[in-house]
Amino acid sequence: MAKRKLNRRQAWRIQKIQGERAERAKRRESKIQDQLNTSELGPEEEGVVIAHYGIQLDIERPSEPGSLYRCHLRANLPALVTGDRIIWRPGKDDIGVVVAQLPRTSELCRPDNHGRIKPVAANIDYIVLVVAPVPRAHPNLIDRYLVAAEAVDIEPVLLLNKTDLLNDENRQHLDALMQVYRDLGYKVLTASTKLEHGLDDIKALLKDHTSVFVGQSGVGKSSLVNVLLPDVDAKVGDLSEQTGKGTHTTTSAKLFHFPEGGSLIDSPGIREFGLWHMDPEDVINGFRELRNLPGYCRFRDCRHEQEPGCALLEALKKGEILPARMNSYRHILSSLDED
Ligand SMILES: Nc1nc2c(ncn2[C@@H]2O[C@H](COP(=O)(O)OP(=O)(O)OP(=O)(O)O)[C@@H](O)[C@H]2O)c(=O)[nH]1
Ligand SMILES: [Zn+2]
Repeated sequence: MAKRKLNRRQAWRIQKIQGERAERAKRRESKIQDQLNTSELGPEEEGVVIAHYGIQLDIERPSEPGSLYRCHLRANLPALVTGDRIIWRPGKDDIGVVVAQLPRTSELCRPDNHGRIKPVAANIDYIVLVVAPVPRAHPNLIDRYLVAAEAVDIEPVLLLNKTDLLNDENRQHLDALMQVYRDLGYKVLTASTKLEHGLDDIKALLKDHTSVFVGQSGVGKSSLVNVLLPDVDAKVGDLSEQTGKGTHTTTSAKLFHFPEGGSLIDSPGIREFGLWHMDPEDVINGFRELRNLPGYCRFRDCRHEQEPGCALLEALKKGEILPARMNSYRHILSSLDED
């Protein structure tokens, strides 16, 4: 009996909270509507979402980098994410209103805690995959990140960091590995954030673009952010702290500007991009040298394992595909069953 009473009370409480929330949203929307009707708002202008906090957003005028305007979002708009380009109207009380979303050129999406796929950042040009001699750059893992980047149609760039740790034992292997990706057409940069080597090349590439840094823990992503964005030191610290507490999936991404030009969107969750769930059909498309071959296999449902007339196996035999990449393809495909 006691249990049922409690449940009824719980249900009532939940209903009450939901009702209050809906009421607040209605009041907010009608206030925004009033502002729009009484032309209390300034003219429409373009803006970029720098960060979002639940129902409020920080918006920047492209002509005034670094300036932030708090804005409400109209109820009829889809959820906006960091990097979104929008139309907004400044308000008298310093709170503006976002009135429209401009089309996205790209988006990073990930499943939330309920398995719903949700965008987390938009309009990204480069996914900079940071690798290092230590922790050892693993070809399989690199390929997995590349597949994920190809699946969202954002150009991946490889960045070998910690070149000060190259020595007689690992140099040859890593040079050869980076050459594999250059030959496949990927941009490859090298740097040492410790010795501040190679930073000019990174700055030159990222200028005029919006990027994210991704990669395994310990490869030097925070160190890179620190040398490239000296002014956001504290914020980077915050981000790592939150990863430690495991709250990364709910932390909103933020957009930062490099002093030399270009932007970085960063959050602990975004740094883990590539290890998020991926679909099997994305895997072969993520291997540039394999993606066009299945059309030439004798059987339409060829699994490229041991079927006769398999175009992938033939290309492998002729040396047109590297065995390591073929293994990687198979490995990633089979690993998806375990996700
Ligand atoms: N030798 C050397 N060490 C570096 C370099 N860059 C970073 N490190 C060191 O590598 C370790 C990890 O660096 P972080 O910047 O924290 O790496 P991260 O990728 O942000 O790691 P997570 O926050 O765990 O994802 C630190 O001890 C850094 O001092 C480098 O260029 N050379
Ligand atoms: Zn085949």
